[in-house]
Amino acid sequence: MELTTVTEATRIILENSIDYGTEYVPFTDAHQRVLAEPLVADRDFPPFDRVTMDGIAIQWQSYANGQRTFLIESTQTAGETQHTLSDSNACIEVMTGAMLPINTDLVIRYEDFTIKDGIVHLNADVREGQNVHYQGEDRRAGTAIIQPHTLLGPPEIAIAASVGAVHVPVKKLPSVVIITSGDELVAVEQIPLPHQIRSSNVHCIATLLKDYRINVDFVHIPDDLSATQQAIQNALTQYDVLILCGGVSQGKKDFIPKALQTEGVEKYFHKLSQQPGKPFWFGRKNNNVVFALPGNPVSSFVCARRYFIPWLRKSLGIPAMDNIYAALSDDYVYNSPLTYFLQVQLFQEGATLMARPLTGHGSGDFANLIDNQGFLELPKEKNEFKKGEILPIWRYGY
Ligand SMILES: Nc1nc2c(c(=O)[nH]1)N[C@H]1C(S)=C(S)[C@@H](COP(=O)(O)OP(=O)(O)OC[C@H]3O[C@@H](n4cnc5c(N)ncnc54)[C@H](O)[C@@H]3O)O[C@H]1N2
Ligand code: MOO
Ligand SMILES: [Mg+2]
Repeated sequence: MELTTVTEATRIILENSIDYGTEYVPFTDAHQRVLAEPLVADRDFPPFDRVTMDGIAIQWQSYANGQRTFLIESTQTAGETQHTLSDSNACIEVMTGAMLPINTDLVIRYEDFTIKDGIVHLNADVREGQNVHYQGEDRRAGTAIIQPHTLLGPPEIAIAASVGAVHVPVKKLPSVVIITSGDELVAVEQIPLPHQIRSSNVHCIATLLKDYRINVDFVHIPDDLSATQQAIQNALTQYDVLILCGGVSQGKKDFIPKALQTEGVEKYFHKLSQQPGKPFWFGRKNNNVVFALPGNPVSSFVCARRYFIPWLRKSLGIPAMDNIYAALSDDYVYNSPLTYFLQVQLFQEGATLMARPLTGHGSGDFANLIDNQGFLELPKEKNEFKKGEILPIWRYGY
């Protein structure tokens, strides 16, 4: 059977991205959400001529005319209404964050003068307009400070707070269920019998999705065709996205492709020319998309990271692909006509991100992922990769 290529699978998956619309969330809960509409400045940034140093405010003209001593008229602190300098040869003490007083246009730091009997004596040179952060210098009221399709992080949350966006418009997230299958799997709390293992893959995938603020539900099904069909049928009515894990290969109890077919999910591809993750199945029924990932832990992780995350990013309106590259630290040979996701340790050599291969014991060896930070994508057209060759990298975390 002809295997679907990684390139073709990527195209199909991205073509099936879905826009879930917009919702409003409290700005304090908007971290890692995607902005749906521009966030507009309600005031200038900064909103007034802002003093940037503790000291005194004077008029440049008085200094230019030779004035070097200044009588202190008053003290303007942050949070006070604006003072006015009445004698243009005098000064007002000012604190960082205060409004620059009317009739003054520069600020001199305490370090640059002494005060004796209420009179300031300068001991440093002064520049026109120094130590003032001018109104509207950063951004003007009415302009979009943050554009739609921005992933909101700490600085963006500060902007939202500053413009009074108590609730921010963000892209809605799909509801996602992760369905595990396998009679060998037991819950994390249980002590497995000799022939059993704890279900772990799905927690890796669920954690990956948490980076995008998606909280998944979990469903477990036994290796039984009618139970599998029933679970898929229920999930299709309750969730936007189904991520299945396991049961997609050639085994006697690998019922997932059959059950998806009988429940009316159209198969877009099954089996890719890649390693690991070859038996990956992807399909759609109306607005439900279904990612049926191979059960081996490294395989399910590779597929979730390489295909589900780009699908999600495209659905949310942010760039789908990472487009990050690393250079191989050593020659590497992969003798198979498949795209290979090579586990690598990442390190920096000067300005270059380097990738050192550390393969482990195949796609069942998820402990090896602990020692690695990403998968290097080796295209299927080649078998020999030279030290220094630059290839796409899919990092696990940040
Ligand atoms: N004759 C063939 N056999 C296999 C092929 C093949 O092409 N021909 N492909 C192999 C590849 S590649 C993979 S990957 C696996 C995929 O298997 P399934 O998707 O059918 O997954 P299962 O059989 O259910 O499980 C495989 C493996 O993964 C473990 N697993 C499953 N779910 C979990 C979980 N939630 N947590 C932890 N571990 C899990 C499961 O116990 C098995 O060890 O098939 C190969 N076989
Ligand atoms: O590709 Mo399977 O995904 O090798 O273990
Ligand atoms: Mg199997």
